[in-house]
Amino acid sequence: MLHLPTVIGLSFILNLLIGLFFLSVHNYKKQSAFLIFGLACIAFSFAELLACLKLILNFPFITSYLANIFIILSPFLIILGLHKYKYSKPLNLRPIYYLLLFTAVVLLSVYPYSAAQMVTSFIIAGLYLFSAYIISTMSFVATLQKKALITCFLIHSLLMFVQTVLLALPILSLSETTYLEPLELILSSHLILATCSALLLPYLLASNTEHTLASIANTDVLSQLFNRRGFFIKGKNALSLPLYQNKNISLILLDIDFFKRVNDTYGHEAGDQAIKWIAQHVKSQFLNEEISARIGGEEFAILLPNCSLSDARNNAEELRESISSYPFYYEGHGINLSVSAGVSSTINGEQTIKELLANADKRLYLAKETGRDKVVTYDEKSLLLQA
Ligand SMILES: Nc1nc2c(ncn2[C@@H]2O[C@H](COP(=O)(O)OP(=O)(O)OP(=O)(O)O)[C@@H](O)[C@H]2O)c(=O)[nH]1
Repeated sequence: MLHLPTVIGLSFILNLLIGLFFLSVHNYKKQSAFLIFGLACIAFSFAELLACLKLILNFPFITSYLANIFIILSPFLIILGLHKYKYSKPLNLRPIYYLLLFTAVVLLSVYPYSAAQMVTSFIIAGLYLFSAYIISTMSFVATLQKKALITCFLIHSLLMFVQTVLLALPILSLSETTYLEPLELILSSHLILATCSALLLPYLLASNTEHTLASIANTDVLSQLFNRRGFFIKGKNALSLPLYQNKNISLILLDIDFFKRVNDTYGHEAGDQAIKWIAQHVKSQFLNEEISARIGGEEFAILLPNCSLSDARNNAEELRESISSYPFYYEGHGINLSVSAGVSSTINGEQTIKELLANADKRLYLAKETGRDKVVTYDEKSLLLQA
């Protein structure tokens, strides 16, 4: 059997610490969800404190009524925090507000009796069930922790329903027994589960923040493709996959022709829109395993794992043709754009992405030198001029 005072003491301290941690996160992130999660943890600790005062204070309004209100407030604040959290779907919480108001009034009339605990158990069972539902509708990067938190909430809810039934049986005179031992076990489990949920929640939120920061750092704002940093990180990760070992890897390096003229003639904003337009072509052509990036001002790179030089060349040709086949429109002006591309290829492991890029760059230079609006896959200028 668990030693109840130890469980209460530990869960009191842990909830208080996690609550303070959330408040400090809110202090610099200024996201109301963190403030609310912090208050939820502190409300739980406070409820424990009020309930423990029963040992020294015979004042049921504080030790029963207020303790029950705070214990209900804790899962309610978690729901409110999840609702405010930016990854959640919109929720209609009005029925919950009314239910809590109604519960506060009901508790006011029954708080000196064991019915108060029964009502509280029933309400928090429902609130934990609803929390599990909300978490299940949210997208989190840490899927294992998400499942663990849902499980915690579901078990918690189940235990609270069982507690409601055990408390209801003697009240409704359906049983002579008072089920003290199982109720004590449920209380310990309730405290442990609430603490486990409080520990899992920051981990879950931090994983999403981490993921968001990483994707911001690796994404080009204008084109919404990877930036240079993202291209190398994602590229290296992809090439290390067993799936691509000893396979042909190709790289297309693409540069907009005479782009300076677009800026000079129509303005920088037109140039920006043109970059977005080209990026859209890249995105719509390379939808699968390819890694597309804007690695410089008007320069794009596409890494094609498991793709031969001739297939990469065909892909580059298709892209070049689709860009030059119809104009890009800016404020009613039709602007004809074209691109030049250099393509390089290797067997995965024989060259680094940097080396592939350098080879593609040499070929891109040849494409520019010999007239632009073309794709080059080899190094000799003489061959190119004969063609
Ligand atoms: N609007 C806009 N222009 C950019 C951006 N990044 C780079 N540029 C411009 O892109 C132009 C690149 O010019 P150049 O390197 O001379 O090349 P180019 O005019 O495209 O000529 P070629 O590449 O030789 O065909 C410069 O004028 C840059 O200012 C950007 O994010 N937005």
